Order: sequence, then C-alpha cells, then structure tokens
Amino acid sequence: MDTYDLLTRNVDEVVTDEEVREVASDPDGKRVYVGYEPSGVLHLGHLLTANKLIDLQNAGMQVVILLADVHAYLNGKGTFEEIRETAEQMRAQFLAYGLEESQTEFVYGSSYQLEEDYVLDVHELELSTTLNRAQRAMAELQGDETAKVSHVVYPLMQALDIEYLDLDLAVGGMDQRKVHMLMREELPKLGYDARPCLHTPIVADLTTGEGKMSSSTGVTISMEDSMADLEEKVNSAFCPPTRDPEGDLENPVLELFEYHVFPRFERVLVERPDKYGGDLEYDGYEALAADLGSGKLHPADAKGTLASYLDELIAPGREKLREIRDE
Ligand SMILES: Nc1ncnc2c1ncn2[C@@H]1O[C@H](COP(=O)(O)OP(=O)(O)OP(=O)(O)O)[C@@H](O)[C@H]1O
Ligand SMILES: N[C@@H](Cc1ccc(O)cc1)C(=O)O
Repeated sequence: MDTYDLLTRNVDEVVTDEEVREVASDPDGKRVYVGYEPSGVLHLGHLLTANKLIDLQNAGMQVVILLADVHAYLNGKGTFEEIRETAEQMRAQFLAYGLEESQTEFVYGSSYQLEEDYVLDVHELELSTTLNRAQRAMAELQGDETAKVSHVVYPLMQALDIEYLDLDLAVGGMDQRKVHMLMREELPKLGYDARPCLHTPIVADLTTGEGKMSSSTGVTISMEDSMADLEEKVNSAFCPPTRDPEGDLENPVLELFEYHVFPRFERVLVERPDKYGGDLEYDGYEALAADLGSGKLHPADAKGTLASYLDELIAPGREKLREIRDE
C-alpha cells in the first residue's frame, strides 16, 4: 500500500487532499496528534483514532497524544486531581493497545496551556473570533441556553494546541471537524499556518445504532472486557441486515468489522456446523456485508464471529493492563 493510501485508509474526510499528499510524500518524523479528554477506559470508538495513529506511526510519523486535562476541566468532567488520575490510566491503555512507546509522546495540556504565551494567544483568538463562530464549532451547543463561556473558549484552545504542539497533521473523529475548520480559519489571523486534518468515522452506539458509542451513555466495549463480556455485549448489538446510508441508524456490528477487524486480520472465518451450511470465509469487508444483506450470513453467526475477533484484538492490551495494575 502506498503511503497516501495508508494515511487515508478508513477515514471519512481528508482536509485537504493536496495538503495530506504533501505530508504523505515525506512522512518521516512529521508530527501528528489526537487529543482526548481523559476518561476512565478507552472504548472501541476512541480506538478507531488509535488505529489511525498506528497507521501513521507505521508510515514513520511521530505521534503526539494530548491528554487534554484542561479541556476536560472546561467541560466540567471533574476536579483537576480526578482528571489527572484518569489521564494516567489512559496513557497505559494506549501503550497496551499497540502504540510504540519510543515513537509516542504523551503531553498533558496543562504542561503548556497555562503558560503566559499560550494564554495571551487564547485571548488574541477570543478577540479575533466571533462568539457565533466559536459556538458553531461546538455542534452540541446549538441553541443551548445553558451553554457556558468555557464551552466557547474550548475550541479556541483546541485550535491553538495544533500550533503549540508544532504539528504537521491533526486527527480526530468526524465530531471534531467543525473545531478543525475553526482552526483552519482562525490560526492564520495570528500569523500561524492552518494544518491539514484527517477525520475518522464515528462508531454508533452498540445497542441502538444511533449517535455514537460514548463513555457517558450506552454500552461500550473496552480493553477491560473479558470474552464473556464481549459475547454478551455483541449479542445485544443492533444488527439489521443492511446498512442504510440515508437513514439515521447504523449497523454497529458491520462498523466494527469494517473499522476494527478487517484492517487487522487478512481473513475472517465464520465457523458454522455443517448442518447450517458449514464455515464461511471472507478476505474483505464488502463480501461479509453482502452476505449479511442477502441472508446467507445470519446475524447471530456474524455477532459470534465479531466477539471472538474483538477478543483476539484486545487480548494483548487486556493482559498488559493487568500486569501494569499488578505492579
Ligand atoms: N463512538 C466513537 N466512534 C469514533 N470515534 C469516537 C467515538 N467516541 C469518541 N471518539 C473519538 O475519540 C475522541 C474523544 O471523544 P469524546 O471525548 O467525545 O469521547 P467519549 O469519551 O465517549 O465522550 P462522551 O462521554 O462525552 O461521549 C474524539 O477524537 C472522538 O472523535
Ligand atoms: N475535543 C476533543 C478533545 C481535545 C481537546 C483538545 C485538543 O487539542 C484536541 C482534542 C474531544 O472531544 O474529546
């Protein structure tokens, strides 16, 4: 696979194609980041951005993970102390999942966001950005009468992080795209360069197929889950026979096959007794989705197979976490 294809596989949006091709032409040592508000356990939604970071690391890029403690604080996620503690757990999970420690830099937001230069630049952005523009960057704030001032400072700081962390590329889920668009509009006003971005798809809530898999609501799958947990959760998943690109509902089982299983396994084997037609084998996502659509593959068999592949995927991380905790 050529470098551009590796950088952009499984992404929903590339901003802009030309700029990302430029990064792909010489990726060695170029810096890319994802920022995360610390939350207890990483779920498969978060790990989609981690998969992308692993691709970028394999292409030779230097990965920066921002543990966005100040942002979590601005978002009302707890006391600073509590947030710092969860951030440490999160760091261990990323390494357990497969990011290469020597090529991954973990940075706490608070290590530079409270410095004078940064704070003055935040104020500069407050002066140059309209309230309306900052509000638009935070989709969930639309029309919310209780939105706080902290919620509009938040995207300005996120934009500035991209300059202060000296990045060549920013990665985030599709839910971060509006903040990145604000970054592209506002940084040049301060004399800084707008940076290219990659946006990864959002995995839907497992049991409803609506919205996103989220730490705060619904059922999430994480590296803490045992095979029994995985089976129970995947069995409860929403799995209609087809994905409806026009509709509001997604098929989370197919999404997990597409974004987590197929990028990591060349071949997927669905084991079935002979009386149910015997084993099925897939070397790509499309064929599996087509068989689910035609009824050749039963949702129960798809779910059982998904659970065992997810187990294989998270087992090394689960083991490593256990070791870290026992130390
Ligand atoms: N379900 C998901 N699918 C894909 N990416 C996700 C998903 N949930 C979060 N992300 C990505 O992980 C990063 C952190 O997101 P966020 O803090 O919103 O997740 P969360 O911990 O589930 O939060 P919340 O509890 O507020 O829903 C972002 O880059 C986001 O795009
Ligand atoms: N906005 C991101 C967190 C984040 C914070 C600061 C950044 O620079 C980047 C990302 C989220 O929703 O989780």
